[in-house]
Amino acid sequence: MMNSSVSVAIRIRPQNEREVNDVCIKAENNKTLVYFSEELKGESFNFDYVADQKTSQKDVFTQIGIPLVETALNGYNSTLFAYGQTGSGKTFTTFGNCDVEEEQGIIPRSLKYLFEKVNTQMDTGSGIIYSMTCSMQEIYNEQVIDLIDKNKIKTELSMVAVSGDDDKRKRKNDLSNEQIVITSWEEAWEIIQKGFTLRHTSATLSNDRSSRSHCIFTVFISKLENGIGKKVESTSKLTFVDLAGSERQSNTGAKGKLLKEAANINRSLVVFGRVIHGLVQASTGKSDVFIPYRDSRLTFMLKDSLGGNCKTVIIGTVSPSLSSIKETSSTIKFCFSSRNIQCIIKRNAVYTGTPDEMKEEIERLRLENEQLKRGNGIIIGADKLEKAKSQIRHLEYTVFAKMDQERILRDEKKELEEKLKKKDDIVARWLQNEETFKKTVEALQKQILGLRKGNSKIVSDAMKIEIEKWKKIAQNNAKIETLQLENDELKDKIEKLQPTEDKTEELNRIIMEKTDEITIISKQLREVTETKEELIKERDALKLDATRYVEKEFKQKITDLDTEIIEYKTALSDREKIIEELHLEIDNLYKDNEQFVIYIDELKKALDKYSRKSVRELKEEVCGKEEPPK
Ligand SMILES: Nc1ncnc2c1ncn2[C@@H]1O[C@H](COP(=O)(O)OP(=O)(O)OP(=O)(O)O)[C@@H](O)[C@H]1O
Repeated sequence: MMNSSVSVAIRIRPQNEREVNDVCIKAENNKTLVYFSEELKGESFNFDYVADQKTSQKDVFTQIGIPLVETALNGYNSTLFAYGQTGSGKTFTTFGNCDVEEEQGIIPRSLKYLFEKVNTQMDTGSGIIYSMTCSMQEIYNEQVIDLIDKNKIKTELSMVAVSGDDDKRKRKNDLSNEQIVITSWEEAWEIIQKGFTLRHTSATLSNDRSSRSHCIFTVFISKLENGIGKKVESTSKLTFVDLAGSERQSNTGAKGKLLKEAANINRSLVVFGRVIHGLVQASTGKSDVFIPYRDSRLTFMLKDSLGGNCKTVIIGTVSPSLSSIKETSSTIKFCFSSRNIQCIIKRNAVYTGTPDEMKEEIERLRLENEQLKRGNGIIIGADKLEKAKSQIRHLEYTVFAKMDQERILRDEKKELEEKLKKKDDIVARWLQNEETFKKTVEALQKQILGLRKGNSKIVSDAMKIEIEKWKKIAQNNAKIETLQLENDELKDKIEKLQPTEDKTEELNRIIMEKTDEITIISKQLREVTETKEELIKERDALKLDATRYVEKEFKQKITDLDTEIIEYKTALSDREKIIEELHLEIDNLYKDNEQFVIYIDELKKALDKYSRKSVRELKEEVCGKEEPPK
């Protein structure tokens, strides 16, 4: 058994595109964060661990996940809570992005680590055997929904009265949900992914995929250590809680279903806050502190993880932006105060062996103890000393556990006593009512008897008493008088409105007149309807004529157009013929032209020839050779 305070970490997420670049907090180192906004400038807070915008998922796991898994493997219960405003990174930190390895969150990494350790221990032949199961649930609108078996909706958790055995109740709560055996981290991860798709989420103004429920994933670890002559069986739980985010309606724009979800989320977070506050008070030594575990499903289910037998870690996720300073500082304050919670945690182990072996072991321990007390300084091996120490711790454990149990039982007894007192009050009131009722029944029976016997005296006496009683009340009560006056006035008015005989006749006459009028109007209406029908018929006939006429015209036009087209075609072919003839003529002209050119050339040549001849030759040519004179 050991004292353990709640470990608290803060993770500052990077800014998103919706936020302007005005930051209000920063991590000074990996244990301190500091404000540098106007109002809170310089204020700083220390935590067990502070991760900033640049811290990787792996580093967060190393700081938070590994110690949690180690604690669970050593037989102690351990729980991680992710707490913070909506959109601040709780789901990213716990589950992360399944598809990208670097973005996987604490849960998948812890499962990998857990199975690696377990397999190594079992493979080395140490005689240690592990078996593991897991469960996954969500609390949505105060309903517990099993994410492993969607059809199971648990509106009522087994809030059974406890008969002194706290462990029995714990087991009952655990077993009331589906647990699946897991033999590898891949199997566990598949279950998570399936459960994750069933979880209630919605898009809001501040987060595209906002969780609308608290999600609880638990690994139940059973460990059997087979030593010589004795066995140690231990069981522990490793729980991860991704809380739904607190939100302000003005920021998320929630309406309708979203608003109802937000109201339930905020309500259960308020109870969560009150439980933490109560635990802080109790840890500072204040007695008689009431812890309201039963005020919400979340705190009731996780009672063990909050101030019970559990190593608890809270990681508060925050946005660094100035626009979220209110939510961020509320998360920081909440987390800071949670650091004061003290829990007593014990190893859930049972030692078994034959009675003789156990007796022997106790005797040996007793002797060792005595010698140590006497300071005999006997030399024993370091391993034996360690063993003895752990046995002593175990004994101390049992005592504290008993005290713890006693405290819980005392609380429960007190609660039951209060309930009993309330029930007593109700019974007393009923008894009183019963008395009055009996008296009334008796009086009525007397009246009935009186009536049966014709003894009106008893009845009238009873009536007189009743009238007197009311008179007294009326005298003492001015309001009743006013009401009586109003009543009388109303009665007058109603009387005045009663139809006299004359009025009845007048009314009958008016009714007759109106009936006649109605008959005339009905007739007119019928006529109008008939005329309307005729007109509709005429209109339809005209429409038909018009259609036919248009059709005929249309057909004629088409025929005319066809004729025109034929004429055009004929004219076109005529033209084509003419064009062809013209082409022929042109060709002939070209040919003539060519002939003409040749002829001109010849003429030219002849001309040249002629121009070179002498006049005499020309004369001879033209006139013939002159005969010499005889
Ligand atoms: N440390 C981080 N690094 C990178 N991205 C982050 C980090 N923290 C959160 N985010 C991103 O911010 C967005 C909101 O984160 P997440 O859904 O985890 O918020 P939440 O606190 O679970 O919100 P809600 O309460 O509405 O479910 C997501 O897109 C997530 O990927």
